[in-house]
Amino acid sequence: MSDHPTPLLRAEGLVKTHYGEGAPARAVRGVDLQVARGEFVAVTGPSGAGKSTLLHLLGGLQRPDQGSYWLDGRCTDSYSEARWAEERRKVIGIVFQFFNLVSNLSVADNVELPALLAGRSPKQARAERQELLAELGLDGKERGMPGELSGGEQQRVALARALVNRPPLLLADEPAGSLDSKGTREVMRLLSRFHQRGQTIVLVTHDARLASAADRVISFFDGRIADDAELDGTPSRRAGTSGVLELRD
Ligand SMILES: Nc1ncnc2c1ncn2[C@@H]1O[C@H](COP(=O)(O)OP(=O)(O)OP(=O)(O)O)[C@@H](O)[C@H]1O
Repeated sequence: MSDHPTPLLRAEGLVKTHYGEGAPARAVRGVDLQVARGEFVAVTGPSGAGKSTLLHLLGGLQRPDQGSYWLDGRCTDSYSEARWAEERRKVIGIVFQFFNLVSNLSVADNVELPALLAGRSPKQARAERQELLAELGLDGKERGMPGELSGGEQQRVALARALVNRPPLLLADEPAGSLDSKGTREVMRLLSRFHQRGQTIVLVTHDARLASAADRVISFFDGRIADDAELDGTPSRRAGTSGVLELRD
């Protein structure tokens, strides 16, 4: 057996520029990153630093201009859209700030849909859905529509949908960004609970308080990793001995 098991996620030299109306936005400017199975990593940093773009690259929602990305040891560089869609059904669950639930489907159908798309039988999908909704405190809400739920409840449904296929990797982009403090605490408690059971999580947030729920915090600045530190007192992976951040060109 190898001393260095394959990381669940490995990126090398990722670069992504957005071309919109104005000047090109160099959102990700050269990112090397490895995340092991079972890690809970928060990516934090100021608005516009490129955090969401990085998460989109890791979820295959956008493609890098340069660099390579391996998911569970497999190089994704030549993946088609269809292959990425399959990875997002089986390997990656994603939750966003605004839940993105299908508004005209019931809570139950929203959660079951990815399971059915992944080839589960209706019976299996129903069982998985029931188990997760119960675990997330949403028993009795199955027949409700997303619009009838509070923000915190909708985000829990989104979490159930992201996790229904038991993906090894959960990507979360400001999952508490539109919630009040109670909803925020709820979501963070759930993320911590899933992490304690071995779920690998990459969480993007501008909120340092939320980031402290993770066991590793990556500070993102100007499209690059400015610092990468364990929260258990282990010295930073990147900060110099002076404590001054080492920004790489
Ligand atoms: N689809 C897009 N088209 C054009 N520019 C974009 C696009 N997406 C992001 N950008 C730009 O890329 C840069 C990084 O944006 P990104 O959303 O990744 O940052 P962020 O750190 O997640 O910010 P926030 O915390 O405000 O969400 C910004 O300058 C943004 O305006």
